[in-house]
Amino acid sequence: DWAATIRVAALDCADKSNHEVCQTYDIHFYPSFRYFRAFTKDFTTGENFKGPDRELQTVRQAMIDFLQNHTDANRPPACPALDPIRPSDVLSLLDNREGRYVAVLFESNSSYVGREVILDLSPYENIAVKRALDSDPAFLEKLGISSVPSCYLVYPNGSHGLINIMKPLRSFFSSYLKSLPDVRKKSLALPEKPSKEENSEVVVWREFDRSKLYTADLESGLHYLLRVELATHRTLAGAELKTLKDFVTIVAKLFPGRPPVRKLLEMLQEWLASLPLDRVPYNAILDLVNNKMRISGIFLTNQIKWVGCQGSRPELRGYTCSLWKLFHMLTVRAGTHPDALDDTGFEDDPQAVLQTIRRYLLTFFGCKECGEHFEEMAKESMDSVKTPDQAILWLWKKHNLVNSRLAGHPSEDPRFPKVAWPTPDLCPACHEELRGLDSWDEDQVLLFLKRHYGSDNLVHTYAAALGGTGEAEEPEGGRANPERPGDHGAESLLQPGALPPTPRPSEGSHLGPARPEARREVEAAAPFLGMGFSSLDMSLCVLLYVASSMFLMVMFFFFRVRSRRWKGRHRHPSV
Ligand SMILES: Cc1cc2nc3c(=O)[nH]c(=O)nc-3n(C[C@H](O)[C@H](O)[C@H](O)COP(=O)(O)OP(=O)(O)OC[C@H]3O[C@@H](n4cnc5c(N)ncnc54)[C@H](O)[C@@H]3O)c2cc1C
Repeated sequence: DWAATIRVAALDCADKSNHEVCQTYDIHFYPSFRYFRAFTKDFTTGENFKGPDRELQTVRQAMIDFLQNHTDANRPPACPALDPIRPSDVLSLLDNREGRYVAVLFESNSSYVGREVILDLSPYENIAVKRALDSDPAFLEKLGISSVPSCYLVYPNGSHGLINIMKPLRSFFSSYLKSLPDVRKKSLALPEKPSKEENSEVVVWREFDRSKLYTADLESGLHYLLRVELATHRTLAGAELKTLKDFVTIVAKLFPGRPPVRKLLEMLQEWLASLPLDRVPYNAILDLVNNKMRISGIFLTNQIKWVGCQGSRPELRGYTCSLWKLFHMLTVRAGTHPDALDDTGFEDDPQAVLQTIRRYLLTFFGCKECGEHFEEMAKESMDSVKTPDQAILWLWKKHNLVNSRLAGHPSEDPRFPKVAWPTPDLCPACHEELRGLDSWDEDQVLLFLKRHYGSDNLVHTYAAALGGTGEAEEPEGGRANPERPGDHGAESLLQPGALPPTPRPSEGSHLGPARPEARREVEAAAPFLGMGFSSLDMSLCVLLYVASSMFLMVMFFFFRVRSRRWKGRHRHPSV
C-alpha cells in the first residue's frame, strides 16, 4: 500500500551475480538497509538508517522518518502529508463538505500509528487521513476522546464522531477505514514483479554420506569467502588487513584439502605477508585468487557445489555450513599437527585458531548478527582455552549452543534439524547416561571430532575437476573419486584462464559513477599492459629495479676505489 510513496526492493548480496552491485554500494553486512531520496540524480550509496533492531516495525518506522526528512521540494509527489495538524485545522475539517471521509488520528508525539494509517490508506480514494497530537487535553475532551490513539471520523454527509474499535492498533484502524462504504483502492501502475518461473533454478539433489566431509563443500566455501564475502570490501587496510593476513595464514597452514588449493592459499599468504603496503585493493587479491599469472599447480573452483551442505531449499544451509566445517577442520588440524603453525608467530598459542576465527567473523562475516553472537560466546569463555584439544572442544560446544538456539528458527532446514551433535548414530560412544540424564563423554567426543574433521575423512566425490594448471597434481593420497555419472557440475567449471572477466566498477556504468577515491583504488589494481600485471606488481618491479641499480653502482665505486688504492701501492712500494 505504500508503494506509490516508497518502493522497497531486496537484493541478495550472497548471490554472486549481484556481487558487483553490492560492491559498488559498499554493502558489508546483511541485512543492510539503504534509503535513496526521491529525485536523486547523482550517484549515492544511499543513507543507512539503523534502528535498535531489525524487526519489521522498526524498519517501517525508519521508512517514515526517512520520508519526513525530505524537504517540501524533493518529497515524493504521492507521499501524503505526515506532519500533525493543529486543533484549529481539525475544527475546520469538522465542517467537511468535500463529499468524502476525513479521518483524524489523535495520538502521542512518539506514536507512529497515525502515520502508518495515513500511508496504509494513501492508495484509497474517497478518504483522507490526518493525524493530530494529544497536546491539548481540553480539546480532546470536547471531542470525547479519553485515550490515544483514537480515530475521529467525519462522514461525507458532514456527521462526525469517534470510531469504535476493539484494539487501538494500526491494523484495526486501517482495516476499519478501508472497509467503509465507497472507500476503494485506486489502480496503481507499478512495474510487474518478475515471474517466479523465470528465477527458479532446477536443484539437483546429490546423495551423500553424513559421516564424511566433502571437498566440494570446503572448496565452494573458500570460493565464496574469497570471491564473494571479501569482495564487499573495496580496499583492505589497517586492522581489517591484519585480520585477513592472519586468517589466510591460519587457513594456508592448516587447510588439509587438495594440493592446488593449498598452494593457492600458501601463495596468497606469502604475498600478503610480503606486502610493503598497509592498504590493498580487493581486486589485487582477486587477481591472485583467479591465478591471473597462470602459475602452474594453483587452482580454486569458481563454482558453488554444496554436497554435505546442501539445503532442501536454495536459501538454506550452504555457506554458513561450510564455514563451520572449515573452522572445525582448522582446530582439529592444529590439535593433530602441533608443528603446522611453526614460524608464523602463532606457534605455542593454543587460542590462535579460535582468536583468528573470532576476528574474521567480526570483520568479514556477512551475517553480522552471527558474528555478534559468536563474539558474546568468545568474550565469555575463549580465554579459558589452554590447549589445542580444548580449542577443538570449545568450538564443538559453542556450535552446539548455536544449534540449540536456532532449533525451530526459520533458518533451520527441516531436512537437517538442529540437534545436539554428534547424534548417537554417528558416535554412540560419545553419549552416556549419568543418573538417568543424557551427557557427553568428552574424551570420546574429542576422538570423534579428530576423526571426523581429519584429512582422512575428506572425500573428493563431486569436487570440481582441477583446472588446467593444476591438473598434473594428484590430490593428497591419490584419493580423488571420479565424478558420479549424471553429475555435470565439473563440466561447467571454467579453466582459470577462461574465468569470467573480473567485474570492475568501470564496466558497471549503468550504476552511475562510484566514489572517486574508491575508483582510483580499484583502477590502481587494474591489469597493466594487458599482461595480468597490476600496477602494484609494476611498482614492486620498479622498486626492485632501482634497488639493484643502486647496488651495482655502489659495487662499481667500491671496486674502483680499491683498484686505485692497489695501483697506488704498487707505484709507491715504500708507502
Ligand atoms: C560462527 C557462526 C555463527 C552463526 N551464528 C548464527 C546465528 O547467530 N543465527 C543464525 O541464524 N545463524 C547463525 N549461523 C548459521 C547457522 O549456525 C547454520 O550454519 C545454518 O543455520 C545452517 O545450518 P546447518 O543445518 O547447515 O548446520 P550447521 O550448524 O551449519 O553445521 C554444519 C555441519 O557441522 C556439523 N555439526 C553440527 N553441529 C556441530 C558441532 N557442535 N560440532 C561440530 N560439528 C557440528 C554437522 O555435520 C552439520 O551438518 C552461524 C554460523 C556460523 C559459522
